[in-house]
Amino acid sequence: MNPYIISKENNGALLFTINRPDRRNAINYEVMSGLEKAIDMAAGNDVKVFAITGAGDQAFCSGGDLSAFHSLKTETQAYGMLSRMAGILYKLLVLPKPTIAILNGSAVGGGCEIASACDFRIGREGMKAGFVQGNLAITTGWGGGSILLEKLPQNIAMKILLDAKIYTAEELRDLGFIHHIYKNHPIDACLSFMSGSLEKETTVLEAYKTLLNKKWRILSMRERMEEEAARCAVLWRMRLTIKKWTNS
Ligand SMILES: CC[C@H](C(=O)O)C(=O)SCCNC(=O)CCNC(=O)[C@H](O)C(C)(C)COP(=O)(O)OP(=O)(O)OC[C@H]1O[C@@H](n2cnc3c(N)ncnc32)[C@H](O)[C@@H]1OP(=O)(O)O
Repeated sequence: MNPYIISKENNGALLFTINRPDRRNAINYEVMSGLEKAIDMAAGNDVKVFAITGAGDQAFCSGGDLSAFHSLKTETQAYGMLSRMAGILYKLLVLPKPTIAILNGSAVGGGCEIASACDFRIGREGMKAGFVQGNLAITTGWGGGSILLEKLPQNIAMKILLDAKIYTAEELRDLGFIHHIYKNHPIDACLSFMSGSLEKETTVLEAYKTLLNKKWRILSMRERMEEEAARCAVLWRMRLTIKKWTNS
């Protein structure tokens, strides 16, 4: 089974589907490569909207593949993975096209970080999501914490990160993390939510995203996301030490 699917929807939408439903669409290095490829394709003139979703109806994305990344023992090894994904999420953040995460199911940990890097987030009725990293004695490590602190009011973003809770779709909408709750087919819901963008000239879409990207540059988002990855790598290593001592 291909770990990801890249497909062109009608009238200019490009869809990236994480296709590992048996792993709750966890991110491994193959999925990272696919996402890099899809983001490059989305920059093309024939694409107006870039959407990300997960296969199946259980999960959008369960974050990093813990079985694949379990072998990362040193700070340097962890940083290599974390900084690669932080770089991908920065490219997603500054893609000069409107982007949307279709939360077709649960989104936890890095899954929430991927969703945060998109301009918009819509969630299926009944889905849940949470930045659970704090429960694992680490922080966000793909830049999603830095992004959340800019996209939501600072106190709300900090509460979400510090509590590391799982929220319902309604709670996520009230917090401002998701912008719409849908009932029907995810692609129909996405095309309906993004219909305004899909009707515009690509030049208009690129121009508005360029305005937003100026803000990200002024806020030094690339450097902040990199520092987040480096800090998470330190905690990743410390966590392994704690686990060794506590045999937890
Ligand atoms: C790498 C760092 C990164 C970062 O933020 O920087 C992170 O993402 S850290 C956070 C990593 N993710 C997690 O801790 C989430 C772990 N998974 C879950 O909490 C649940 O699986 C959930 C809520 C996503 C879905 O729960 P559900 O009950 O629907 O499914 P199961 O738990 O029974 O899982 C089914 C099946 O999938 C495997 N699985 C789930 N998540 C992962 C994962 N992240 N990596 C690898 N494999 C995952 C799980 O082991 C089950 O496999 P099975 O062989 O059927 O037992």
